Amino acid sequence: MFPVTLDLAGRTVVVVGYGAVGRRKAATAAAAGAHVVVVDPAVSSVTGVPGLAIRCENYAPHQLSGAALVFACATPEVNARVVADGRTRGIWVNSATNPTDGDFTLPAVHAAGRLTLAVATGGASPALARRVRDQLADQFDATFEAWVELLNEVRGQVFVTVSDPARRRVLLDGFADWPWLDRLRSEGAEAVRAAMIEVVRGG
Ligand SMILES: C[C@@]1(CC(=O)O)c2cc3[nH]c(cc4nc(cc5[nH]c(cc(n2)[C@H]1CCC(=O)O)[C@@](C)(CC(=O)O)[C@@H]5CCC(=O)O)C(CC(=O)O)=C4CCC(=O)O)c(CCC(=O)O)c3CC(=O)O
Ligand SMILES: NC(=O)C1=CN([C@@H]2O[C@H](COP(=O)(O)OP(=O)(O)OC[C@H]3O[C@@H](n4cnc5c(N)ncnc54)[C@H](O)[C@@H]3O)[C@@H](O)[C@H]2O)C=CC1
Repeated sequence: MFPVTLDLAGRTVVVVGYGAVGRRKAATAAAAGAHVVVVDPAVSSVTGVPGLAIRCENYAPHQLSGAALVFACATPEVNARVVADGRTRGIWVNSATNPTDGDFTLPAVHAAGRLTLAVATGGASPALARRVRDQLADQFDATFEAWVELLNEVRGQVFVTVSDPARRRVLLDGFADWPWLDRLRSEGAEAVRAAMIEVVRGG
């Protein structure tokens, strides 16, 4: 396993098969800013997913050209062809049929603003990945999201005002510690922002 976070903005992602699984993968890729091309002979129009293009056709290899990633979400036979064609073209393919067929799998994800939790089981149990994600999600709520935003903002200030890398590291590590989250919950963002700036200026 080698988890990465991909920047798909402006990239083309091809989704072959637009059933329940294909719809989920297409929505995820579109939400990440990809230009999504759906290939499915049974689908002629899609509403509610901006930036999605449809090719109401049977799968054919030429449809992969220009793709950064491909999701094979049709029948097992079609998916096997998509994986083989992707390999030939050097394009990464996710196979919905079998965890070991494709080049990558998707984790269960929870996002709290810029914080991303991704849970994977190496294909052992997608349902468990989903449950672990759901169990953790409550802890990473709107206040946590606000903390991440604040850390991003204050980190920018630290880079501008503190030139010593060692002191920068101490400050940034300190702001990322749990007592600041507790303070954010009890005192609110304005007070905590002011307190952090005070620490940057003072110590
Ligand atoms: C290998 C992988 C490849 C991939 O698709 O990337 C894969 C493969 C398969 N999934 C199957 C079934 C189910 N998948 C889900 C749900 C999710 N599946 C996802 C990922 C992955 N699924 C990758 C591994 C991730 C890992 O565990 O490391 C999630 C996490 C992310 C996502 O898809 O976006 C998403 C949660 C979305 C969310 O809630 O956010 C549910 C539960 C549900 O729907 O509630 C079920 C039914 C219960 C069960 O089977 O566990 C089957 C059997 C199909 C059949 O029965 O024929 C296969 C094929 C096989 O196992 O052979
Ligand atoms: N990864 C995952 O989370 C899961 C994977 N699966 C597997 O994923 C696959 C898809 O599952 P579902 O979405 O539930 O199936 P589905 O039957 O709802 O959708 C499959 C789609 O593929 C299309 N299709 C068929 N032949 C095609 C072709 N030649 N070219 C392009 N599109 C074609 C069909 O028109 C249909 O819309 C199955 O192989 C299933 O075993 C199933 C459940 C979960």
